[in-house]
Amino acid sequence: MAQSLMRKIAMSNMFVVVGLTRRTSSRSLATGKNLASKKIRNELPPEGEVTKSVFMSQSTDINTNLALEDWMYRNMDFSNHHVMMVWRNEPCVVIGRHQNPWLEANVPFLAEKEITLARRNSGGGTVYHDRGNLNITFFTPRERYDRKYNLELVKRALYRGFGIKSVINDRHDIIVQDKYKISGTAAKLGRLTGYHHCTLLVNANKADLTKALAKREHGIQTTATASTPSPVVNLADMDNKVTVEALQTAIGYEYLRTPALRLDDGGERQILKQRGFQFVNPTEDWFPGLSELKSELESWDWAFGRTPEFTVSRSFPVPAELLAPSKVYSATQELVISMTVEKGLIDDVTLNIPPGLVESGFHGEASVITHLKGKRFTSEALSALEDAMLTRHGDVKKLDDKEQFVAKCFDQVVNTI
Ligand SMILES: Nc1ncnc2c1ncn2[C@@H]1O[C@H](COP(=O)(O)OC(=O)CCCC[C@@H]2CCSS2)[C@@H](O)[C@H]1O
Repeated sequence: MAQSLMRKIAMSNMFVVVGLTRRTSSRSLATGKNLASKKIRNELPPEGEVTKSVFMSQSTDINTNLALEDWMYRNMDFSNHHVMMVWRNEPCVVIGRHQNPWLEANVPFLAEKEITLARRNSGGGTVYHDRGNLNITFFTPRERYDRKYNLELVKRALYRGFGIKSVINDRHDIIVQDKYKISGTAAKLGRLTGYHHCTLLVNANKADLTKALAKREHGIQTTATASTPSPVVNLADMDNKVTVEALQTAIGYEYLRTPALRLDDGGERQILKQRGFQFVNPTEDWFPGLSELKSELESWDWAFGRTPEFTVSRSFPVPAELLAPSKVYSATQELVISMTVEKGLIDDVTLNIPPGLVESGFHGEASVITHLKGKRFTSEALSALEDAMLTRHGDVKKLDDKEQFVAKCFDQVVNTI
């Protein structure tokens, strides 16, 4: 009953977006883009009027939607036009701006299942999306940026629309039944504008979510941001009346009915003029410069090449009989092979050789000149390292020659790349 009323209100306000409020600050000039598209009419609200809109992206392509968010962030002025965008995607994994995809996602699984890996502009951790996951973006001027305020709105919509009780924790996750995460948050805050976006798990494929984010111990040393895994639940598993459509209507309605704070009203809340729900078609025609933003997001240089520098290492215990017999070594000797990856490309490969292993007597770290320098660090590189880790003592015992041992270990790491 409450839902059908909401739907009626939402539907009556629904129309195709015909104009967007353009940012007139120096920032839009700085982008150098021609924003004077005939199709995007400069519909600034009349003096003193503030409008509110719920944009519904018509794309389900992650990089198109991330490009649309970025376009709006760069080009629009949200001082008098409050905008919340709802959107969803075909299966994809979205990593934070400063993350390492090799640490956060099961990249071979993504390739096998044709799940896109995307890097977003906001910070934070890695999440899985599919059509059963709703994304919401709240755009605001910097001074009105307030994650808690937005999440409280989502929380109210969950309760009012479906009777679902939830809690917002101090990481700004939304939690139900004391421990299950249904929403993760991230944000981008610029000089003039900010956006806060969050996910909502409605009926996503949980098995794929788990497999796509499955982590293995890779022995990677890095300063990249690490995600915070949590147990998750789909809202539809709590109440089968929750669908993505019903939820987006409930949240959209809650957004439109919530009086927002004007910047110049000394804190007095005002009822704003509602523009209602608006379909947004993210194409170059409507958003000049969008295709370029999208191509950048889709590129290998962005998704993989922006990975903060990291080093992958593997250790091989050296069988005692391969070490010089006359010497007594205090601890187990290990041969360590390390690979440094910079901007997604293999930079340096080093061998750390324990004393007594090579005939010349050399020990310590040696940089190895290989055909690998400058090559992309790939799934194959990672598998090679993983296979190498499986090398057991027994496998190398058969080798009677020390140099062969080094060669074999080295081969396992690099020759399949
Ligand atoms: N879709 C989705 N929603 C909620 N929680 C998820 C989801 N997918 C995975 N997870 C769980 O969250 C952790 C990561 O939590 P962590 O807190 O590290 O990261 C986040 O929450 C980031 C949220 C980004 C939101 C953006 C909004 C639009 S584009 S993406 C992961 O290991 C899983 O346990």
